[in-house]
Amino acid sequence: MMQANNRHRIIRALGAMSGTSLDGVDAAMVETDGLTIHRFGESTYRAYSQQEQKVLEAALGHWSGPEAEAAAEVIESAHTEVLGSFQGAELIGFHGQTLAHEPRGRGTCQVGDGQTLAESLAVPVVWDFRTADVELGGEGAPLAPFFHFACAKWFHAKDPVAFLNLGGVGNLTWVDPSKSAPEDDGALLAFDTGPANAPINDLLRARRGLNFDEGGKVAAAGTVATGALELFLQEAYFSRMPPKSLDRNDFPEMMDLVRELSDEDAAATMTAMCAASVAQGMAHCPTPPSRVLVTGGGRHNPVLMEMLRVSLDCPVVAVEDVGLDGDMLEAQAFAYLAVRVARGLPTSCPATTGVMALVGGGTVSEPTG
Ligand SMILES: Nc1ncnc2c1ncn2[C@@H]1O[C@H](COP(=O)(O)OP(=O)(O)OP(=O)(O)O)[C@@H](O)[C@H]1O
Ligand SMILES: CC(=O)N[C@H]1[C@@H]2OC[C@@H](O2)[C@@H](O)[C@@H]1O[C@H](C)C(=O)O
Repeated sequence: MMQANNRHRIIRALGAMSGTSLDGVDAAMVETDGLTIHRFGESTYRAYSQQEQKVLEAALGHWSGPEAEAAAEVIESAHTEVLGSFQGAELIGFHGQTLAHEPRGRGTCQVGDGQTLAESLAVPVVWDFRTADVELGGEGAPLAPFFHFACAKWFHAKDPVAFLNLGGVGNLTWVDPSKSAPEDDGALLAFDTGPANAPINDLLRARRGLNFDEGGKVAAAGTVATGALELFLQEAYFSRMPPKSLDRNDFPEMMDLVRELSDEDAAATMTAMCAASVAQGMAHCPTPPSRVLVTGGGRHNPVLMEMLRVSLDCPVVAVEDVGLDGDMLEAQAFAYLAVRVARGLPTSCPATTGVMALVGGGTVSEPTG
């Protein structure tokens, strides 16, 4: 059993994330007491096979039933394989795969059973991070902000900074590092900015059989269709006040807006849609951040990064600039959050998810064997 009251012991936690891009599992070790990041450890990535990806894709939007069950099996076996390759983990933070997310409707659904993983890996597993937040009136996402706060402390940020994650969906966390705890008034503000890489991937898969726009090459050869971009920005989501969150496929009309365009112009326009939704979202920050630290796969896309630099009023850099690993930040976040859950510390607050009170979301499953 974890020693729940021993607040200062550093725990070696292993986190795993399977994101909305459906490309694979990221896994990373973090040593932490649930407050301070003591050390970042080893990390790895396991790509899904084409067959696994098909099963996951077919399950999107399913809350239960055979598609969701097949996806859960893929998630559990891929995670058992990748997490079993680490030595010395005392606790696992397992996000699972989001299949559907409707915080103001049916709730939120991540598949993959934490108890099954606890048995197969013989390590306690924290999972189902989002349900408690949604049940208390929250968005259930984003959950990385409490970890972003710890990261800002870790690299000794002095002024407010923003973390911008560009995965399948984009999310932004504004952090005031002068506050002592993430739940303090004014320490954080977070929300999903809009679609990020997922629609670009879907476009290029459908039109060219590519998994993604590597290096932004297709977009670089195109021209942004400003009419389509303006129509897209009229979506009600962008004028909603944060906290707010999205499901992967919440903007199906994006594909219609670019249907008549060439592949290059469509990719350029979708890339611009991602950047413009971030720019629109920045207006919600309590003060302009001293810089935007970009994490997630989108930071590898120079066209997207350049569009952000042109449209934001502050420096835009990859999180590597402050010594963090932008390919692993989400996996590290779930390692960190697992320790917080095990220690009874909150993982979200009204400013990050709109939840009514501080909540420590997550179920702890102990191995029984
Ligand atoms: N070299 C690259 N050039 C362009 N785009 C890239 C590159 N590398 C990664 N990407 C984009 O980043 C995506 C993966 O990002 P990431 O791993 O952050 O997503 P995720 O974790 O699945 O998503 P989320 O944060 O929404 O859960 C890829 O699907 C691709 O679209
Ligand atoms: C419901 C869900 O899985 N949301 C993801 C998704 O991917 C990016 C964005 O949308 C973010 O809100 C969240 O993931 C990150 C890890 C988070 O909770 O912070």
